[in-house]
Amino acid sequence: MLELADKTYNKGKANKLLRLLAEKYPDKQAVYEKLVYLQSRLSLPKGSEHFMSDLHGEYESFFHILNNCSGIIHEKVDYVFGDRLTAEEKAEFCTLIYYPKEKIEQVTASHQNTPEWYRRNLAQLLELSQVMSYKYPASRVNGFIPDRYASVIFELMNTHPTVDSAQRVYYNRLLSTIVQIDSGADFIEAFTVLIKRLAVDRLHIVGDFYDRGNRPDAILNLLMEYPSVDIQWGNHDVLWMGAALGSEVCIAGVVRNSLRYNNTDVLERGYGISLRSLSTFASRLYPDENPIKAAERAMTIIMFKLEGQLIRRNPDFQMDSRLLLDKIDFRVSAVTLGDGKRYELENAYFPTIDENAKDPYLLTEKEQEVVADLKSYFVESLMLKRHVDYLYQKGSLYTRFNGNLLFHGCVPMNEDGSLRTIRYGGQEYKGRQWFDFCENMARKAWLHGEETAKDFMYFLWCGRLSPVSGREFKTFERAMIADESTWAEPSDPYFHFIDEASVCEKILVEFHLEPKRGHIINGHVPVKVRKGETPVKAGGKAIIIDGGFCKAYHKKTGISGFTLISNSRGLRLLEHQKIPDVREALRENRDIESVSETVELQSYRTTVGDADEGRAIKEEISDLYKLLLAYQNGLLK
Ligand SMILES: O=P(O)(O)OC[C@H]1O[C@](O)(COP(=O)(O)O)[C@@H](O)[C@@H]1O
Ligand SMILES: [Mn+2]
Repeated sequence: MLELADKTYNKGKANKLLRLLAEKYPDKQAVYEKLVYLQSRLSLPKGSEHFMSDLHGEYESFFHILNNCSGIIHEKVDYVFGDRLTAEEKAEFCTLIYYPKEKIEQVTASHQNTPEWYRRNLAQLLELSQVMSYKYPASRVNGFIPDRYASVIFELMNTHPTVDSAQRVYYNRLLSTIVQIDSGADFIEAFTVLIKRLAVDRLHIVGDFYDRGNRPDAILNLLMEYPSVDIQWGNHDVLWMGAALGSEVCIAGVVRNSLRYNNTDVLERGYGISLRSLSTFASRLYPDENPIKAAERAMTIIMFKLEGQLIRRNPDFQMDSRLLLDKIDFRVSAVTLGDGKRYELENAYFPTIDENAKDPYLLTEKEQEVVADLKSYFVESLMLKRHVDYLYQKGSLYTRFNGNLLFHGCVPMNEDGSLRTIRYGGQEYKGRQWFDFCENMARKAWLHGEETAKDFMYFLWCGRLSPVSGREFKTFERAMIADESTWAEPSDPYFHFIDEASVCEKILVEFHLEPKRGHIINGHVPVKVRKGETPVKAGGKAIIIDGGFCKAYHKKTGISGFTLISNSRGLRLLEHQKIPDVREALRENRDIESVSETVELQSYRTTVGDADEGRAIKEEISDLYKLLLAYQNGLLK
């Protein structure tokens, strides 16, 4: 047991820390070993980070991107094998890395799975792994290999067949034994796991998993297996989070969005939420409509009613302009908007609104029943709870990572580019404090189920002053008025100031980041590449990576999504032109077609020492030096 030489010294925090450390490093030799490891680790290049946003339920695309690491694997294969393999061979080899199980099945079915095939592919996988592991200390690489295969793969990685003939014999024996004992397929799979881990050190998802596409649940299931992720919530995510916590108005919003995009499978099959009572109710109300349209209409009115109640009990949300049900003149079927003008409504039939009632925002008894029924499903869905808990655990409203600032939407601003002050609950907030306050509210809704905090989730979804929305949503106009001039959604001045470097720098400072070094990374606004828009703002100070993974946006953006990559050399943007589905990929060895654009190229290489991880390592080093000193001067025995 360790004992302190000087009993009187056995006080104070520093001492406690040393004793704790001593449990882990019980002698000088253990400290030496760790110090050498940490010191050298600081000098390695920093790992690569991949950023994506606005996945909007597009599982297939996400699955492929995760498997091919946004195209990085193909680039590495090109780099390592150059002219030694033909383009077809490389494509085939890449497909094996992306989908090892399926590719092996295919090869087996066509009887090409000879021992030679296994040996060749294993040798190639090994070579690729060796080159890609240069950024990591050996012990870390070892940690990336699935456990059961780690010792053999580690051994293979450390043989040098070109250096010595005995080594060559040993290497050949290792490979042929793997194949002989029929474990080739397992080892191939283990290698592909390792390669994918080596390619992406950290994944950031800048919001909007939900809505539009049909498998957000599958995306989250996949991500939950992924080792190193952080999430910045998007407005669609917050709406679903509020719904899972039982906010009725959020539930109405979620159900309506799902109906609008024909995505009810996510609710019914993904989360076990039945829409039966809503469908029955809606088809009685609107017998001539198709069932989905009828349900959407019924839900839209329920949502406007619940939203109206929410706006009235929360004047601080400043959403009064959205109170429009009471501005309808039912006799002539028109509504008077904030501009004082009357607009004709597309549809004059409102069976759930009593035209003579004082309050059009009250739910009918039947509507209440439908909402109560839906709510019971939302709060009882275990799968939804799992996903929302995960979003809370891995996610936040903003993240600071290696000097960059990540958030989905905007920092509310004034017309002159200064930070906008927002009053809420008698207090004033702006900039980072407003983000912190909003995040706190979202967490209160989760941890304490507070009703105001749950209302706040709806505000975050669509409020003009919400950092994840930043727009005045015109849901009423878009749903009820034919005149499209009423549909435009005024948005925060942030969205044009983001193109000014000085404003970006001011925001970075506001979030305690270095203005010259950092970048702002956002999603939320689809970048219309087709119309010549670029995701790179303010000469690279800010990057908006909403490239439309979602099929509904492909026409608008003209591409299929972006991945931003930050590696030790700088920042690079991949513009994905077309993402194949798995069947296509397997059948034709098809890959993502992407165009690469350099956003920032550094003349130096960022090391682990320069990254956030380096800061933690340096602290550990300094503690270890203290421990070493304590051993050396006899303070610790
Ligand atoms: O965060 P996103 O993806 O921009 O989604 C929010 C937007 O979607 C909308 O609800 C429009 O949806 P619709 O296209 O279904 O009418 C807008 O009102 C809002 O600005
Ligand atoms: Mn969004």
